[in-house]
Amino acid sequence: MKIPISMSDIPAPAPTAPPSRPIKKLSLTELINKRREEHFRSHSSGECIDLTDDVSPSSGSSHAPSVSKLQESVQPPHITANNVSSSPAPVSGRQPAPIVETRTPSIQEIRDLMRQRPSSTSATSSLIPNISPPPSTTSNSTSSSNQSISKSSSRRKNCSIGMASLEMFISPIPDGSQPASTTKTTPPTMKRISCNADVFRRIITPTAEISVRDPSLSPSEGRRTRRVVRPPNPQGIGAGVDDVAAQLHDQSRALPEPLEDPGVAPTTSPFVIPVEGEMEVQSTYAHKDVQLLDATMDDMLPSEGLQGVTESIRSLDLHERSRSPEVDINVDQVGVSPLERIREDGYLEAIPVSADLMEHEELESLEMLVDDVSAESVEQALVSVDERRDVDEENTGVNMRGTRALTKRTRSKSTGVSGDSDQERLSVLMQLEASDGEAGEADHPISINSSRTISSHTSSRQLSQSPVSAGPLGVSVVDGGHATSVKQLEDGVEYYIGGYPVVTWNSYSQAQRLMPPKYRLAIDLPHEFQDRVNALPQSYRDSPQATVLFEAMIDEAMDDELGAPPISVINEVTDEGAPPWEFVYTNQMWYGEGVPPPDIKNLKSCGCVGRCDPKSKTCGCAKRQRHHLKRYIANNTIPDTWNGVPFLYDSKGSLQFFGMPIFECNDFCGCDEDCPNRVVQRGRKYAVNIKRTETKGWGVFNGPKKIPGGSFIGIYAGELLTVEESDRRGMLYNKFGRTYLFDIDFYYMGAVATYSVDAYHAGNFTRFLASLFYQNHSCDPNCEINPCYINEANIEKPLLTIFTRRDVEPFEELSFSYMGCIDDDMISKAKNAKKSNDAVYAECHCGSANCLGVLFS
Ligand SMILES: C[S@@+](CC[C@H](N)C(=O)[O-])C[C@H]1O[C@@H](n2cnc3c(N)ncnc32)[C@H](O)[C@@H]1O
Repeated sequence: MKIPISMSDIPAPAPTAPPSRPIKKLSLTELINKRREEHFRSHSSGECIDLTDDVSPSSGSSHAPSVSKLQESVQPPHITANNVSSSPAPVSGRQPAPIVETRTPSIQEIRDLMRQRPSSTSATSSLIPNISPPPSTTSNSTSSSNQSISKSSSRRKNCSIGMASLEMFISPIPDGSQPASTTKTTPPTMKRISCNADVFRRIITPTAEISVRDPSLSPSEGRRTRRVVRPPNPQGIGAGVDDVAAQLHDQSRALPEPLEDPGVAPTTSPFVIPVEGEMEVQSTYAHKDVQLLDATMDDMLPSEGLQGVTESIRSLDLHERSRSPEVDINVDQVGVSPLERIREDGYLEAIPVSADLMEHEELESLEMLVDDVSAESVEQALVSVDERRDVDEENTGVNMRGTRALTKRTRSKSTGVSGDSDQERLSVLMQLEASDGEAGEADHPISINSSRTISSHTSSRQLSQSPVSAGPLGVSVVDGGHATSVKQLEDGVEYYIGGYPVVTWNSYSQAQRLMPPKYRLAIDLPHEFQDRVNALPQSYRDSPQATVLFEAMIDEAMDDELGAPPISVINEVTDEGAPPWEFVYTNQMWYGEGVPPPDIKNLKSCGCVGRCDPKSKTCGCAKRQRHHLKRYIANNTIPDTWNGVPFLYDSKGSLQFFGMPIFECNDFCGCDEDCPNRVVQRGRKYAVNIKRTETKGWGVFNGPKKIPGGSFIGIYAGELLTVEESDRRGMLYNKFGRTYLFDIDFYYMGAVATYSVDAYHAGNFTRFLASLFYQNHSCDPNCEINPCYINEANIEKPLLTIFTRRDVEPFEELSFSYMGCIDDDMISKAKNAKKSNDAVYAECHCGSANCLGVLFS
């Protein structure tokens, strides 16, 4: 029996802030129980929802089976001849009267078709051949020519302001007898360790924090950290540590004696990986992959140290896993602050430490320490660095003027010390390092660099081949030649000082770009859970338990939306407990066959520290955004009154202009996670609910609070497909009247799509957004899709991000135009489309006075 849910039943949000998701990751079972409790609280019927009931799925009982039953006992559905037509009838243009297939294919049938792996030989034929093509386009249709016809003749052209649009087709229907291609390219092996600037800044000295992060976590969520607390043990390099570690240990011995006896034995050097101690697990992971990784780390740590961990994680094929964890390796100073450690250890004083890594007092202390540094050694280091820069500059043509100017400026600014002082020289040295990287894009060239760094990218090859000759104070620049520095850069090591690998943020992030990008393959979409639910009796899927389960499924996928209010599923209209279990709930993009991986090599990023200043002339991201806005400024789309700040977000994170590409800061930028140019990547902040409508299927509705205009709502997540694949799928979707395809054909791209997003098999709540046309803005959808680039340099592959165009009232339905702003041409096409037999051209129920009557034109 269905428990009625009314709007008043929606749990009221906390008075101050909407309910946030817990920091701790809950298992699906825990999420279900949590949702169940919420339903208990919010429904007065008192009906017991017992997820622990041991009810056979085949019994037809409306009671929910246990979760274990869901997870283990239920087999995926098997398509039989009962629900699949077994008599394919090839389509030809000569077929007389159209016969419209009204049966909606099963989820499994659709999935098989999309994946080109029919579960039954007749699955394809049952869906397509019984339908004759629209009369106007049948004459020369063939399967082979179909795609190009579809592309050239049926793709919607965007209106002038350039909106992405839902895919639609009026092309001939393919010959269903043509076998679909079964060729699959083997996905490249993907390995990647990623971290952002915040993480990087913790890579200062060894020990002892290893974070394992689910890929769906947003940067703002922080890390699920397993902190490994180990007492220092410089001698304790385990048996698995090879010559590299031994050599490193020797190097640390070769360093000069401490200037002051700290009173305690040096606890650690950057190269000694403590191996003993207690391990404290701070978080729990429900997902087996993460647990597996944990176990792997457990095994690796004792014998191989962090270097071993790094290498081993690199060698893991993380991408093979559909929910592969993202691994951050943080190598942190244990206990006291870096500077104190330097003082205790004595021999590290001359190693430049980044200004941005240190608190102000620490910086002052460093300056005091620098007084003790030998002038000769610093001079030597400066000369070496200068020489290297000259070589680099000549070889690369990189404009280093900024650096030199900075050097001069710094020298003249040196306080109370003569121009030749060690302090000044060291300062110059620090800045030379700091200003490297993307010339002209580093906003704060003074930032950067701890050379008390052992990078997770320091390879044994480099360390063993580097003829380290520590000077009297441990400062020496090793191997500054251009040829090898390129090699070093690949591993994130810029050069060595005193045997210590120097890894700057820029060199580190550049090295990261050289690694294969991390992304998800559509073929790995995990549908097992949905398949099992679909194998349950319809009575279960119509029960309140299904609602609870669906909400829990959403919760589980919301790890990348820290602070996002939970989504409720509400149905006051039909008996369905939840929307069809046809898709994997995800906020991510899944790459289809033939879609290239994200281009991170050519991705521009900024070297800003802290929060990017939109007015900055040197912020690489501000410059890029400004560049892409030129055309809108030129054609007055952006009004004169605009204050000229290039970021499209205001200080509250609201989008100021629509229909323009957004370029957010990315994983390779130096700025912090709360940078004003990071909005989409921080996830949804507003409450929305998925609710059944009378006439439009499931829709998305605002929660109890007004959403201001310009607010980020969500990414139109799903599979990223080539248009060819999208065309193929679209022809099927058209037949059963629901489509989730979205062409990425924004105006500034020339309005020709190369890729599409399909949210049928995978997506989030945005896939339920309804359509509302707007013609000259007389009809008023409250949301709009905007292209947004984050970790992608390929202009053809923006994220489709949904923002509110205006304030959205409490409980108002969210909608956007599937066709962008419509023009006269579209209106006439819409009228023709009305005559089509394709079910997707169903009557529009948007309720607008200007409604065209059909959903697509
Ligand atoms: C992207 S889906 C939206 C979610 C869909 N309502 C569902 O239940 O899954 C697009 C489909 O929703 C339905 N739809 C959306 N807006 C509509 C409207 N204004 N009138 C009628 N049907 C609409 C159509 O079936 C359309 O193909």
